Amino acid sequence: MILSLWRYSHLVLAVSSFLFILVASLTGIILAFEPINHAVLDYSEGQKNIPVTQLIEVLKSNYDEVLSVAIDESGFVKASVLSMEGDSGDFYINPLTGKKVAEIEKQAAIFQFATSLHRSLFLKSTGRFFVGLASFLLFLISITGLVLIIKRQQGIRALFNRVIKDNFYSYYHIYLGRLLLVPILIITVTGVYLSLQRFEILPKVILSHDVDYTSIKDSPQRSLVEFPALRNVKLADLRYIEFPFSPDAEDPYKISLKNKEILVNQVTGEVISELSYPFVNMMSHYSTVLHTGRGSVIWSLVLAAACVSIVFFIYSGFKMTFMRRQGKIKNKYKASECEIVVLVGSETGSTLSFGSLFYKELLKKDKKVFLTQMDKYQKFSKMEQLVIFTSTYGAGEPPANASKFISQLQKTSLDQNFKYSVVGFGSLAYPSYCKFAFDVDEALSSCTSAQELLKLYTINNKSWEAFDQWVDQWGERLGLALDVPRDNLVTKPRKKPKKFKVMTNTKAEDSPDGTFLVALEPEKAVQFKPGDLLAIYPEKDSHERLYSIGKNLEGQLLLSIKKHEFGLCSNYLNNLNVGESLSAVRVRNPEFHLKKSQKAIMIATGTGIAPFLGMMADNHSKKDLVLYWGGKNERSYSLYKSQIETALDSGYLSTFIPAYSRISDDKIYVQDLIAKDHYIFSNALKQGTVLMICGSIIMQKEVVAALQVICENYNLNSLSFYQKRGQVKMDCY
Ligand SMILES: Cc1cc2nc3c(=O)[nH]c(=O)nc-3n(C[C@H](O)[C@H](O)[C@H](O)COP(=O)(O)O)c2cc1C
Repeated sequence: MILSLWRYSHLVLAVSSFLFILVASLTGIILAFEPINHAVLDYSEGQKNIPVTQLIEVLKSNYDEVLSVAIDESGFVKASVLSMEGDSGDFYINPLTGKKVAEIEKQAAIFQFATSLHRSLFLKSTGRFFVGLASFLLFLISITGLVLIIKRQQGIRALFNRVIKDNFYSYYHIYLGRLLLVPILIITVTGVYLSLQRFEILPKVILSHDVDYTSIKDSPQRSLVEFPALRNVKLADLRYIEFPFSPDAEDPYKISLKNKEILVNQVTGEVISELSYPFVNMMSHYSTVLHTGRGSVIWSLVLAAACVSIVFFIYSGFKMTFMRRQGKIKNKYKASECEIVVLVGSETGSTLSFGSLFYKELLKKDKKVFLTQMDKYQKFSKMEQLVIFTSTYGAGEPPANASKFISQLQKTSLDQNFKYSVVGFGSLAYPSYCKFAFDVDEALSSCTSAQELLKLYTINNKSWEAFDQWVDQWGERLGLALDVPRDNLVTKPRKKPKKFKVMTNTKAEDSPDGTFLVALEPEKAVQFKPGDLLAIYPEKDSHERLYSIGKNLEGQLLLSIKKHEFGLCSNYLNNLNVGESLSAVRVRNPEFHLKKSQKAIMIATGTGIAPFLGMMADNHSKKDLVLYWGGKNERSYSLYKSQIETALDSGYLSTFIPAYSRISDDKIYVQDLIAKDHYIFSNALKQGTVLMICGSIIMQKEVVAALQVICENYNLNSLSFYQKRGQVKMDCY
């Protein structure tokens, strides 16, 4: 609820100001190049450290009259001089020779245009007001954004921890927001300050020296280099000098330094008056420098990057909002008519996509089904089956549209009995995995009219395979054959399929448990890494099937497949002969890649071994790789035996530890081996070794439970900690 409030404020602020902010950012990008353009001219010849006295001398000897010099933020010296014979007027000089080096350039038309648009939108005072207001709103947007990031990262201390990748837009919205927060805050605060100054809301302080002219002395006469006030002043400390009009001692040098202004007697060199700049003047100077980037190429580039990122925040922010709101629910039947009610608790909309697929499949089977948000729970008078899909947020909190569900459920009494099934969507990267689904399940279990149909089921990282398995189980209980198409969840269209030629196919018939290996070579160059996926389309217009990509010792792409009696794709692959081709798309899966330098313990069952065969084949540096593999018996192992033995012999694999579940009464599973080797696993976690898990969802749940016990027993961080930092990687189906 509180999270929603912050998110709502962030959104409302963004919606109300995005047009102004967009214009300011786009013009800001252009204007950031003005100081860079200026700085590259380098009229100062790099002479920022010459003494000021030298500059004054050189100017006096070159010109008949010197009115003033000013040092700009890039350290270039602008002089205002008169000369009977040579150059007169205002121009840049070389501080070493005093000679003119360039005219003071006019602002280029593009920068003039961008400045006016940036400052006032060509609307004079009204425009300036809106730009100032937009700066302030951007400041508030940044603060609400920071709170949202802190909440998402679960605490201020975790602010700079790895961001868990949910989707492209939210990941980079957070990643860049965190990276550029300080520059953006500086832009907004200085922008607001400059606006307040322009509207004269801040006090304007004009320095006024109080000089007692009667006490000014004209002796002893000193040469410039002996002036005590100027002895150690360098060009880099100077802002401007106003030269005396006459040679009289009463007419002093007015010298502005970084933090003060002094009047210096031109004859004796004594300081007649000294005034420090008040805070507002200093603020005004630094606001201008920080807001415009003048004088620093690096800061200008940071400002440009911040402006580009603001444009990206606007785009990604709206994209995320639309994604959240996309899933408008349109029901075919009224709530009061339906026997099946599907309730969805979803924050960013992905759980709703699963719910909609399930809902559509039930409609296809002529079921009267009603789909709605969890908070809309009511007296469903005909409900026989209640299905709840819900995600979890924060430290186990409900998603935005489910916060009232449990109280609503407790308040609403139904006249009929009904059966319920709860599916939790969550991520093992969070310590309170699917916590809200557990809360919902508990609330339902204490409801007298509700009976459990299926045990609470959890789905990690939106795994479609896990969802598909649950749909099968649920359908089976109701005597329905449900087939939910995965493709409808793939928002990004896949690339055009490419042709892959079959190099070998071991065929299921020749294998003891119907598992076979297919080696493929792309007909045109396709880059692939073990751990990537191959999307295969067994028939024209059929749904895609994804397989984990491995590699054999010949460097060919290797798939390990289990043949299912009625499996369209596994039968299609099994029937392919050497020399034939298939169409497929390589799908990148960087979350399941192993870096060249990383040591790993790889855990797999059955065909889940495929990516690990590839990682072994790629292990040319012979780093430490250990493989735990679960199969039925040694005959199941025979399929992989030659590749594993070669890898062991050549040092590409350090250790192979099999777990056979069907050889004796002692059924051994990989999770048993993990529990037995607890010491090895706790050391691996402590030392940064990567743990990779690939295989069935059932195995994943057992392995995760075994690892969690090890983390607890050895007082390590929670497993989610290691998952969050990419040390525990899973690809299960
Ligand atoms: C900020 C944030 C916090 C999360 N907190 C949890 C959590 O505490 N427990 C959990 O199991 N999953 C957590 N998740 C993962 C989501 O529940 C999961 O990605 C879910 O599939 C999202 O579904 P939705 O898009 O329908 O909201 C969190 C995700 C995010 C972005």
